[in-house]
Amino acid sequence: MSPSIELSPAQSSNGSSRPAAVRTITPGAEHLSRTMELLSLPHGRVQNICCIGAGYVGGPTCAVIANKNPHLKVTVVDLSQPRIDAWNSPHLPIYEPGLQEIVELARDGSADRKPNLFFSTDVDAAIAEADLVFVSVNTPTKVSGTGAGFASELSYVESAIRKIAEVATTDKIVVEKSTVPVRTADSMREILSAIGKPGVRFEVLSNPEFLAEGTAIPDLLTPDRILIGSLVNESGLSAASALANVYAGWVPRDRIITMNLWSSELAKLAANALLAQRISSINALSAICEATGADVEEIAFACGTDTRIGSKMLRASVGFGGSCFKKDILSLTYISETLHLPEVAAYWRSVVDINEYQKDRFTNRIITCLYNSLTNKKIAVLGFSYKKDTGDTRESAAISIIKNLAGERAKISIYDPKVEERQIWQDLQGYGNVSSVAGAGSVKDFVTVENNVYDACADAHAIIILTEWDEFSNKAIAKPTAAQANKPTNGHASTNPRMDWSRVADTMKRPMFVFDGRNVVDARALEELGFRVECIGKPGTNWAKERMLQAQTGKGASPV
Ligand SMILES: NC(=O)c1ccc[n+]([C@@H]2O[C@H](COP(=O)([O-])OP(=O)(O)OC[C@H]3O[C@@H](n4cnc5c(N)ncnc54)[C@H](O)[C@@H]3O)[C@@H](O)[C@H]2O)c1
Ligand SMILES: O=c1ccn([C@@H]2O[C@H](COP(=O)(O)OP(=O)(O)O[C@H]3O[C@H](CO)[C@@H](O)[C@H](O)[C@H]3O)[C@@H](O)[C@H]2O)c(=O)[nH]1
Repeated sequence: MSPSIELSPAQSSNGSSRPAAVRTITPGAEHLSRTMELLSLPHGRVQNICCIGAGYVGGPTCAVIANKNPHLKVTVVDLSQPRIDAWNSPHLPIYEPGLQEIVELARDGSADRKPNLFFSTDVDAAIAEADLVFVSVNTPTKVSGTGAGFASELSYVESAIRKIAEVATTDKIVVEKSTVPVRTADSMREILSAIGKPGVRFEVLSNPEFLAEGTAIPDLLTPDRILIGSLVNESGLSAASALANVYAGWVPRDRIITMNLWSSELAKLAANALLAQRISSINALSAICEATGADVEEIAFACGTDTRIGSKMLRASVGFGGSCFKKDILSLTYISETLHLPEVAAYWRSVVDINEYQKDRFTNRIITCLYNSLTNKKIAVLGFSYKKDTGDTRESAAISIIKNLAGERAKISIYDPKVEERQIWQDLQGYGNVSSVAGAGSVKDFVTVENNVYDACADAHAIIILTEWDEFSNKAIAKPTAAQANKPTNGHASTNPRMDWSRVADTMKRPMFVFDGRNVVDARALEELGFRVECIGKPGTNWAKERMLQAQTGKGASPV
């Protein structure tokens, strides 16, 4: 197949006319010759982009692409009218620091630039006029049929591909943006060639997205890498070159990496599996810390300073959440099983198992500390999103922990600065039958949602911190380092004021407990206010007291 788009030399950032330089991380002979080939190819200029799926990935990614490439027309389409209406309104459908400004500039234009970002439900029209189509639809875990609970649900991807094939009357580059099992591009190619109109050519690329929610805008503006997988033939390389040129609008060229399609598809699952594995590893260590008097933050620091290990993704927590880690590891587990690699499947599965264990372990610690009964005790849950700076609640640890607490017949009062109340009700209703777990008539009989932290905590026996929102912390605010101060700040965190812990203390039942599932509090400072504090991977209140005593007197109990 020859290149599926018009091939013309593009302008480099210094104005010269040469193809985008790309690099490979492992300069093996094949990659090197491939890179050279790409360099020597004239590469097409994409002019019109369509993105199918206006979600957490499609919306922000295309907003940045449009923002950085004012000459391109970018149309993001979705089947959901309310979602598209929200993208076209001042109230975007997702909360992401820095997103609003980026969307508004490209969508609404300004004195010196025309609008070039559009949101629409007219899927057919947007596909028809595009030269490049991103497929950025959801790929959740299958809930029924073969592979239920593990395999990726690919029906949304397939229906998007079928739509492209049906509608296209001109050549298209089709880009897998969704996270998919390795070799999905094979099925896509087969469908496109079986249904596509005679003479219309398609080239399928893999271009997985690595943004994390809460930091999506800085992640997109300064990515560690852009990965593009293609077939290693002339048309594949030419299409890869055309896509590389879109990213070259703002990404340094040596961060645009190309490789074969299957490596690119698998690299996405591998990256998430490795990241999640680090969290399960530190969480497994946190259990040992709690049992011995070691401090998991000290362990993470000690290990993270080894440059071979590195310090990121080593924060012990109540368990990882989000729409990706669990789903992608389960997908990898399923792929391993279908490849008859049961030991490999069991290895990756254990990452998810430890995560479930961590959530249950945390609940058990709460029950034990509250004298083995939560019945009718008010528990304030601070944080419902799966991490700070996002309103997303998918797979949030809060959902499972609240279900556990409900099973103990606690009265739960929830506060989150960004999650909408209707989302909380939806998540609690949708998670099995929480109300029957609690033995109550309705979820509203034992859960309340508050819009400020003080109402949530008033009369509570315990506060449970499940999301690391800055406003829950009482730690001194660290001065930014010179490097941080110079970093582009397009992704401002939310700036709600810190909560006043002494005001909260005045209104709580005695003894008052804090269970910090994110290690955001300075336990000693809270203990001075009379709280009993239990942090993940740290000695509990008694341990802390012993340590203080030890520090003051030089004596104290041995840690074991
Ligand atoms: N959320 C993240 O942070 C993240 C990061 C990297 C990769 N990913 C991956 O990106 C993909 C998308 O994730 P997301 O979080 O944006 O999902 P999402 O659920 O927020 O958005 C997907 C959108 O696709 C739409 N859609 C589904 N089928 C469609 C069709 N046939 N035509 C038009 N629209 C259709 C849905 O209505 C929905 O709005 C997933 O594969 C995910 O694993 C997600
Ligand atoms: O040290 C850490 C880091 C994270 N987390 C938790 O892990 C989950 C995931 O966090 P994070 O990875 O920051 O957010 P995601 O938005 O889920 O992003 C992940 O999943 C995306 C979807 O595939 C990928 O694109 C990103 O690269 C990958 O980081 C959250 O619950 C975090 O609170 C921890 O418990 N400890």
